[in-house]
Amino acid sequence: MDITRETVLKTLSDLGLPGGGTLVSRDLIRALRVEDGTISFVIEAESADAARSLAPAQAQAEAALKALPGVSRVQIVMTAHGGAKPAAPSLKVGGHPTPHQGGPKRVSGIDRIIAIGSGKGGVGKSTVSSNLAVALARQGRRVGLLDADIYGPSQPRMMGVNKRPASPDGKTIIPLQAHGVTVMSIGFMLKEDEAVIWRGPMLMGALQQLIEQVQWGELDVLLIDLPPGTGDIQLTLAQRFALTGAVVVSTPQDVAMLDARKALDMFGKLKVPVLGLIENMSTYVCPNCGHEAHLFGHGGVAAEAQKMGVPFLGELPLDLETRLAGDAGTPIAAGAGAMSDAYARLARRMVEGGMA
Ligand SMILES: Nc1ncnc2c1ncn2[C@@H]1O[C@H](COP(=O)(O)OP(=O)(O)OP(=O)(O)O)[C@@H](O)[C@H]1O
Repeated sequence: MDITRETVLKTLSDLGLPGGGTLVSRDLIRALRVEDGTISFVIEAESADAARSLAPAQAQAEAALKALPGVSRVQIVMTAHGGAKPAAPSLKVGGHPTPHQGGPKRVSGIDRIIAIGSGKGGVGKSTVSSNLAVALARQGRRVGLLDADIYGPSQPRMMGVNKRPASPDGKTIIPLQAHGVTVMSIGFMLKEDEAVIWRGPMLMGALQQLIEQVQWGELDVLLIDLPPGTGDIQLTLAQRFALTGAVVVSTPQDVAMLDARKALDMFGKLKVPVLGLIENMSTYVCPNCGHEAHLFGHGGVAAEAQKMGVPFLGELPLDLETRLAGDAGTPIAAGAGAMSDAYARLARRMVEGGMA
Protein backbone atom coordinates (compact mmCIF):
# COMPACT_ATOMS: atom_id res chain seq x y z
CA MET A 1 0.00 0.00 0.00
CA ASP A 2 1.29 3.47 -0.86
CA ILE A 3 1.68 5.61 2.19
CA THR A 4 0.16 9.11 1.98
CA ARG A 5 0.40 12.40 3.90
CA GLU A 6 -3.13 11.82 5.15
CA THR A 7 -2.22 8.43 6.62
CA VAL A 8 0.77 9.98 8.37
CA LEU A 9 -1.28 12.83 9.80
CA LYS A 10 -4.04 10.44 10.85
CA THR A 11 -1.50 8.23 12.66
CA LEU A 12 0.05 11.22 14.40
CA SER A 13 -3.39 12.52 15.35
CA ASP A 14 -3.97 9.35 17.34
CA LEU A 15 -0.93 9.93 19.57
CA GLY A 16 -1.60 12.14 22.58
CA LEU A 17 1.04 14.51 23.94
CA PRO A 18 1.83 15.27 27.57
CA GLY A 19 -0.23 18.35 28.39
CA GLY A 20 -2.94 17.46 25.88
CA GLY A 21 -3.43 17.62 22.13
CA THR A 22 -1.38 15.94 19.42
CA LEU A 23 1.51 16.97 17.17
CA VAL A 24 -1.09 17.75 14.51
CA SER A 25 -3.64 19.61 16.62
CA ARG A 26 -0.90 21.69 18.23
CA ASP A 27 0.52 22.58 14.79
CA LEU A 28 4.02 21.39 15.57
CA ILE A 29 4.73 19.61 12.29
CA ARG A 30 6.67 21.30 9.53
CA ALA A 31 8.03 20.20 6.15
CA LEU A 32 6.23 16.87 6.05
CA ARG A 33 7.39 14.80 3.10
CA VAL A 34 6.23 11.37 2.06
CA GLU A 35 8.22 9.86 -0.77
CA ASP A 36 8.80 6.26 -1.81
CA GLY A 37 8.04 4.86 1.61
CA THR A 38 10.18 7.45 3.39
CA ILE A 39 8.48 9.82 5.80
CA SER A 40 10.31 12.89 7.02
CA PHE A 41 9.25 15.91 8.98
CA VAL A 42 10.33 18.45 11.55
CA ILE A 43 8.75 18.84 14.96
CA GLU A 44 9.08 22.50 15.76
CA ALA A 45 8.83 23.02 19.49
CA GLU A 46 8.22 26.45 20.97
CA SER A 47 11.27 26.33 23.23
CA ALA A 48 14.18 24.11 24.17
CA ASP A 49 12.26 22.93 27.26
CA ALA A 50 9.23 22.06 25.17
CA ALA A 51 11.50 20.13 22.79
CA ARG A 52 12.88 18.10 25.69
CA SER A 53 9.41 17.22 26.94
CA LEU A 54 8.42 16.15 23.42
CA ALA A 55 11.29 13.68 23.05
CA PRO A 56 9.19 10.65 24.16
CA ALA A 57 6.45 11.71 21.73
CA GLN A 58 9.04 11.84 18.94
CA ALA A 59 10.09 8.24 19.69
CA GLN A 60 6.45 7.14 19.89
CA ALA A 61 5.66 8.80 16.57
CA GLU A 62 8.64 7.18 14.92
CA ALA A 63 7.62 3.72 16.15
CA ALA A 64 3.98 4.18 15.11
CA LEU A 65 4.90 5.37 11.61
CA LYS A 66 7.49 2.62 11.11
CA ALA A 67 4.81 0.07 11.94
CA LEU A 68 2.64 1.23 9.02
CA PRO A 69 2.68 -1.07 5.98
CA GLY A 70 4.77 0.33 3.13
CA VAL A 71 6.97 2.53 5.31
CA SER A 72 10.68 1.87 4.90
CA ARG A 73 12.16 4.86 6.70
CA VAL A 74 11.08 7.52 9.18
CA GLN A 75 13.15 10.65 9.79
CA ILE A 76 11.96 13.06 12.45
CA VAL A 77 13.98 16.11 13.38
CA MET A 78 13.21 18.16 16.46
CA THR A 79 13.91 21.89 16.42
CA ALA A 80 13.17 24.60 18.94
CA HIS A 81 12.88 28.27 18.29
CA GLY A 82 12.40 31.31 20.43
CA GLY A 83 12.57 34.12 17.87
CA ALA A 84 9.33 34.10 15.97
CA LYS A 85 6.33 34.04 18.25
CA PRO A 86 2.98 32.91 16.97
CA ALA A 87 1.14 35.91 15.67
CA ALA A 88 -2.20 36.74 17.21
CA PRO A 89 -5.01 35.84 16.95
CA SER A 90 -3.79 32.27 16.61
CA LEU A 91 -1.98 32.65 13.39
CA LYS A 92 1.55 31.43 13.29
CA VAL A 93 3.78 33.29 10.88
CA GLY A 94 7.17 31.86 10.16
CA GLY A 95 6.34 28.18 9.82
CA HIS A 96 8.32 26.09 7.43
CA PRO A 97 7.09 26.16 3.86
CA THR A 98 4.99 23.23 2.85
CA PRO A 99 6.34 21.59 -0.27
CA HIS A 100 4.01 21.46 -3.22
CA GLN A 101 4.21 19.37 -6.28
CA GLY A 102 4.72 20.65 -9.80
CA GLY A 103 6.29 23.92 -10.92
CA PRO A 104 5.53 27.47 -9.86
CA LYS A 105 1.83 27.82 -9.19
CA ARG A 106 -0.74 30.50 -9.85
CA VAL A 107 -2.50 32.14 -6.95
CA SER A 108 -6.23 31.99 -7.46
CA GLY A 109 -7.92 35.35 -8.00
CA ILE A 110 -4.67 37.11 -8.89
CA ASP A 111 -4.22 37.79 -12.60
CA ARG A 112 -0.60 38.94 -12.51
CA ILE A 113 2.21 38.89 -10.00
CA ILE A 114 5.04 41.35 -10.54
CA ALA A 115 8.17 41.25 -8.40
CA ILE A 116 9.90 44.58 -7.89
CA GLY A 117 13.57 44.06 -7.24
CA SER A 118 16.87 45.85 -7.11
CA GLY A 119 20.43 44.70 -6.96
CA LYS A 120 21.29 47.10 -4.20
CA GLY A 121 19.48 48.46 -1.12
CA GLY A 122 18.39 52.05 -0.82
CA VAL A 123 17.76 52.71 -4.51
CA GLY A 124 14.09 53.38 -3.85
CA LYS A 125 12.53 50.02 -4.63
CA SER A 126 9.98 50.29 -1.81
CA THR A 127 9.18 53.89 -2.75
CA VAL A 128 8.62 52.89 -6.37
CA SER A 129 6.50 49.87 -5.33
CA SER A 130 4.15 51.88 -3.13
CA ASN A 131 3.78 54.73 -5.61
CA LEU A 132 3.29 52.44 -8.57
CA ALA A 133 0.64 50.51 -6.63
CA VAL A 134 -1.21 53.73 -5.84
CA ALA A 135 -0.86 55.05 -9.42
CA LEU A 136 -2.23 51.78 -10.83
CA ALA A 137 -5.13 51.84 -8.37
CA ARG A 138 -5.92 55.41 -9.45
CA GLN A 139 -6.25 54.11 -12.99
CA GLY A 140 -8.91 51.70 -11.89
CA ARG A 141 -6.79 48.59 -11.51
CA ARG A 142 -7.35 46.23 -8.60
CA VAL A 143 -3.96 46.26 -6.97
CA GLY A 144 -2.30 44.34 -4.14
CA LEU A 145 1.02 45.26 -2.58
CA LEU A 146 2.99 42.65 -0.68
CA ASP A 147 5.96 43.83 1.32
CA ALA A 148 8.28 40.83 1.10
CA ASP A 149 11.21 42.75 2.51
CA ILE A 150 11.07 40.49 5.49
CA TYR A 151 14.21 41.91 7.12
CA GLY A 152 13.24 45.55 6.80
CA PRO A 153 9.56 46.02 5.93
CA SER A 154 8.93 49.63 4.97
CA GLN A 155 5.43 49.51 3.49
CA PRO A 156 3.62 50.01 6.81
CA ARG A 157 5.36 53.41 7.06
CA MET A 158 5.14 54.28 3.37
CA MET A 159 1.48 53.32 2.96
CA GLY A 160 0.57 54.76 6.36
CA VAL A 161 -1.08 51.62 7.73
CA ASN A 162 0.17 49.53 10.58
CA LYS A 163 -2.14 47.37 12.57
CA ARG A 164 -2.38 43.69 13.05
CA PRO A 165 -4.62 42.21 10.38
CA ALA A 166 -7.62 40.21 11.50
CA SER A 167 -7.67 36.47 11.16
CA PRO A 168 -11.20 35.32 11.96
CA ASP A 169 -10.43 31.62 11.58
CA GLY A 170 -6.78 31.66 12.65
CA LYS A 171 -5.75 30.60 9.15
CA THR A 172 -6.63 33.25 6.62
CA ILE A 173 -5.35 36.78 7.03
CA ILE A 174 -7.45 39.79 6.08
CA PRO A 175 -5.11 42.32 4.45
CA LEU A 176 -5.29 46.05 5.10
CA GLN A 177 -6.45 48.75 2.68
CA ALA A 178 -4.65 52.02 2.01
CA HIS A 179 -4.92 54.57 -0.81
CA GLY A 180 -7.03 52.16 -2.87
CA VAL A 181 -4.47 49.33 -2.53
CA THR A 182 -4.77 46.02 -0.69
CA VAL A 183 -1.65 45.84 1.45
CA MET A 184 0.11 43.10 3.38
CA SER A 185 3.45 43.28 5.13
CA ILE A 186 5.27 41.04 7.54
CA GLY A 187 5.66 44.30 9.46
CA PHE A 188 1.94 44.12 10.39
CA MET A 189 2.56 40.84 12.18
CA LEU A 190 5.53 42.00 14.22
CA LYS A 191 5.80 44.30 17.17
CA GLU A 192 7.46 47.60 16.36
CA ASP A 193 11.25 47.38 16.54
CA GLU A 194 11.06 43.60 16.79
CA ALA A 195 14.04 42.19 14.94
CA VAL A 196 13.29 39.32 12.62
CA ILE A 197 15.81 36.61 13.32
CA TRP A 198 14.43 33.65 11.48
CA ARG A 199 16.19 30.75 9.99
CA GLY A 200 15.99 30.42 6.23
CA PRO A 201 13.20 27.85 6.01
CA MET A 202 11.00 29.86 8.38
CA LEU A 203 11.52 32.90 6.26
CA MET A 204 10.35 30.99 3.22
CA GLY A 205 7.37 29.73 5.18
CA ALA A 206 6.46 33.27 6.15
CA LEU A 207 6.62 34.43 2.55
CA GLN A 208 4.49 31.53 1.41
CA GLN A 209 1.91 32.33 4.09
CA LEU A 210 1.85 35.98 3.13
CA ILE A 211 0.93 35.03 -0.41
CA GLU A 212 -1.32 32.05 0.14
CA GLN A 213 -3.08 32.73 3.42
CA VAL A 214 -3.91 36.35 2.75
CA GLN A 215 -7.39 36.93 1.34
CA TRP A 216 -6.25 39.09 -1.55
CA GLY A 217 -9.60 38.89 -3.31
CA GLU A 218 -9.73 39.45 -7.06
CA LEU A 219 -6.67 41.41 -8.20
CA ASP A 220 -5.52 42.60 -11.61
CA VAL A 221 -2.00 42.73 -10.27
CA LEU A 222 -0.07 41.95 -7.11
CA LEU A 223 3.16 43.92 -6.73
CA ILE A 224 5.77 42.29 -4.53
CA ASP A 225 8.33 44.58 -2.94
CA LEU A 226 11.35 42.26 -2.67
CA PRO A 227 14.28 42.60 -0.33
CA PRO A 228 17.34 44.00 -2.13
CA GLY A 229 19.80 41.62 -3.72
CA THR A 230 19.64 38.16 -5.14
CA GLY A 231 18.97 35.85 -2.23
CA ASP A 232 16.72 33.07 -1.03
CA ILE A 233 13.50 35.07 -1.01
CA GLN A 234 13.81 35.84 -4.71
CA LEU A 235 14.64 32.23 -5.44
CA THR A 236 11.77 30.81 -3.39
CA LEU A 237 9.32 33.23 -4.87
CA ALA A 238 10.23 32.34 -8.43
CA GLN A 239 10.22 28.62 -7.75
CA ARG A 240 6.92 28.54 -5.93
CA PHE A 241 4.74 31.12 -7.64
CA ALA A 242 4.08 31.81 -11.29
CA LEU A 243 5.44 35.32 -11.64
CA THR A 244 4.29 37.37 -14.60
CA GLY A 245 7.59 39.16 -14.50
CA ALA A 246 9.98 41.38 -12.64
CA VAL A 247 10.69 45.09 -12.66
CA VAL A 248 14.18 46.16 -11.60
CA VAL A 249 14.76 49.55 -10.00
CA SER A 250 18.18 51.18 -10.11
CA THR A 251 19.80 54.54 -9.63
CA PRO A 252 22.09 55.65 -12.47
CA GLN A 253 25.27 55.24 -10.41
CA ASP A 254 27.72 52.72 -11.83
CA VAL A 255 27.79 50.67 -8.61
CA ALA A 256 24.02 50.44 -8.51
CA MET A 257 23.95 49.48 -12.19
CA LEU A 258 26.49 46.77 -11.56
CA ASP A 259 24.17 45.27 -8.94
CA ALA A 260 21.09 45.80 -11.09
CA ARG A 261 22.81 43.72 -13.76
CA LYS A 262 23.17 40.92 -11.21
CA ALA A 263 19.45 41.16 -10.44
CA LEU A 264 18.65 40.97 -14.17
CA ASP A 265 20.93 37.98 -14.49
CA MET A 266 19.22 36.27 -11.55
CA PHE A 267 15.73 36.77 -12.98
CA GLY A 268 17.03 35.45 -16.29
CA LYS A 269 18.34 32.30 -14.62
CA LEU A 270 15.05 31.86 -12.76
CA LYS A 271 13.21 32.23 -16.07
CA VAL A 272 11.25 35.22 -14.78
CA PRO A 273 10.73 37.68 -17.65
CA VAL A 274 12.12 41.14 -16.95
CA LEU A 275 9.30 43.53 -17.77
CA GLY A 276 11.51 46.55 -17.53
CA LEU A 277 14.01 48.76 -15.79
CA ILE A 278 13.19 51.94 -13.89
CA GLU A 279 15.72 54.67 -13.21
CA ASN A 280 15.08 56.26 -9.82
CA MET A 281 16.71 59.41 -8.44
CA SER A 282 17.81 60.36 -11.94
CA THR A 283 17.68 64.15 -12.10
CA TYR A 284 17.45 66.69 -9.33
CA VAL A 285 15.50 69.82 -10.10
CA CYS A 286 16.35 72.66 -7.69
CA PRO A 287 13.03 73.81 -6.22
CA ASN A 288 14.38 77.40 -5.98
CA CYS A 289 16.00 78.06 -9.34
CA GLY A 290 14.78 75.16 -11.48
CA HIS A 291 18.34 74.09 -12.31
CA GLU A 292 18.57 70.44 -13.29
CA ALA A 293 21.47 68.49 -11.78
CA HIS A 294 22.43 64.85 -12.30
CA LEU A 295 23.74 63.87 -8.89
CA PHE A 296 24.13 60.19 -9.65
CA GLY A 297 24.67 60.52 -13.38
CA HIS A 298 21.81 60.25 -15.82
CA GLY A 299 20.53 57.96 -18.52
CA GLY A 300 22.68 55.00 -17.45
CA VAL A 301 19.71 52.76 -16.77
CA ALA A 302 18.07 53.51 -20.14
CA ALA A 303 21.36 52.73 -21.90
CA GLU A 304 21.73 49.52 -19.91
CA ALA A 305 18.16 48.49 -20.73
CA GLN A 306 18.89 48.97 -24.42
CA LYS A 307 22.11 47.00 -24.15
CA MET A 308 20.36 44.14 -22.39
CA GLY A 309 17.34 44.21 -24.65
CA VAL A 310 14.82 44.86 -21.87
CA PRO A 311 12.21 47.64 -21.88
CA PHE A 312 13.04 50.92 -20.16
CA LEU A 313 9.92 51.89 -18.24
CA GLY A 314 10.86 55.40 -17.20
CA GLU A 315 12.83 57.68 -14.96
CA LEU A 316 11.86 59.24 -11.66
CA PRO A 317 13.66 62.33 -10.41
CA LEU A 318 15.26 62.76 -7.01
CA ASP A 319 12.62 64.68 -5.17
CA LEU A 320 12.40 65.79 -1.57
CA GLU A 321 8.59 65.64 -1.55
CA THR A 322 8.74 61.97 -2.58
CA ARG A 323 10.77 61.14 0.50
CA LEU A 324 8.64 63.28 2.83
CA ALA A 325 5.43 61.80 1.45
CA GLY A 326 6.79 58.26 1.87
CA ASP A 327 7.83 59.00 5.44
CA ALA A 328 4.42 60.49 6.18
CA GLY A 329 2.48 57.48 4.88
CA THR A 330 0.83 59.05 1.83
CA PRO A 331 2.75 58.16 -1.33
CA ILE A 332 3.37 61.12 -3.60
CA ALA A 333 1.42 59.35 -6.35
CA ALA A 334 -1.75 59.77 -4.28
CA GLY A 335 -1.65 63.55 -4.78
CA ALA A 336 -1.21 65.91 -7.70
CA GLY A 337 1.94 67.35 -9.28
CA ALA A 338 4.92 66.46 -11.43
CA MET A 339 5.93 63.34 -9.48
CA SER A 340 2.40 62.03 -9.30
CA ASP A 341 2.19 62.56 -13.09
CA ALA A 342 5.46 60.68 -13.58
CA TYR A 343 4.04 57.70 -11.69
CA ALA A 344 0.77 57.95 -13.60
CA ARG A 345 2.75 57.73 -16.87
CA LEU A 346 4.64 54.72 -15.59
CA ALA A 347 1.41 53.05 -14.53
CA ARG A 348 -0.24 53.81 -17.89
CA ARG A 349 2.70 52.28 -19.74
CA MET A 350 2.32 49.12 -17.68
CA VAL A 351 -1.44 48.93 -18.21
CA GLU A 352 -1.08 49.55 -21.96
CA GLY A 353 1.65 46.93 -22.15
CA GLY A 354 -0.66 44.39 -20.49
CA MET A 355 1.66 44.16 -17.49
CA ALA A 356 -0.78 45.45 -14.90
N1 LIG B 1 12.94 59.60 -6.14
C1 LIG B 1 13.27 59.82 -4.86
N2 LIG B 1 13.54 61.06 -4.43
C2 LIG B 1 13.87 61.29 -3.13
N3 LIG B 1 13.99 60.35 -2.20
C3 LIG B 1 13.74 59.09 -2.58
C4 LIG B 1 13.37 58.76 -3.92
N4 LIG B 1 13.19 57.41 -3.98
C5 LIG B 1 13.43 56.95 -2.74
N5 LIG B 1 13.77 57.93 -1.90
C6 LIG B 1 14.12 57.85 -0.48
O1 LIG B 1 15.29 57.05 -0.38
C7 LIG B 1 15.24 56.21 0.77
C8 LIG B 1 15.38 54.76 0.35
O2 LIG B 1 14.25 54.42 -0.42
P1 LIG B 1 13.53 53.00 -0.30
O3 LIG B 1 13.37 52.60 1.12
O4 LIG B 1 12.35 53.07 -1.17
O5 LIG B 1 14.66 52.12 -0.97
P2 LIG B 1 14.78 50.55 -1.10
O6 LIG B 1 15.51 50.31 -2.36
O7 LIG B 1 13.46 49.91 -0.93
O8 LIG B 1 15.69 50.24 0.12
P3 LIG B 1 15.79 48.88 0.96
O9 LIG B 1 15.54 47.78 0.03
O10 LIG B 1 17.16 48.95 1.52
O11 LIG B 1 14.69 49.00 1.97
C9 LIG B 1 13.93 56.52 1.45
O12 LIG B 1 14.15 57.46 2.47
C10 LIG B 1 13.07 57.15 0.34
O13 LIG B 1 12.13 58.08 0.84
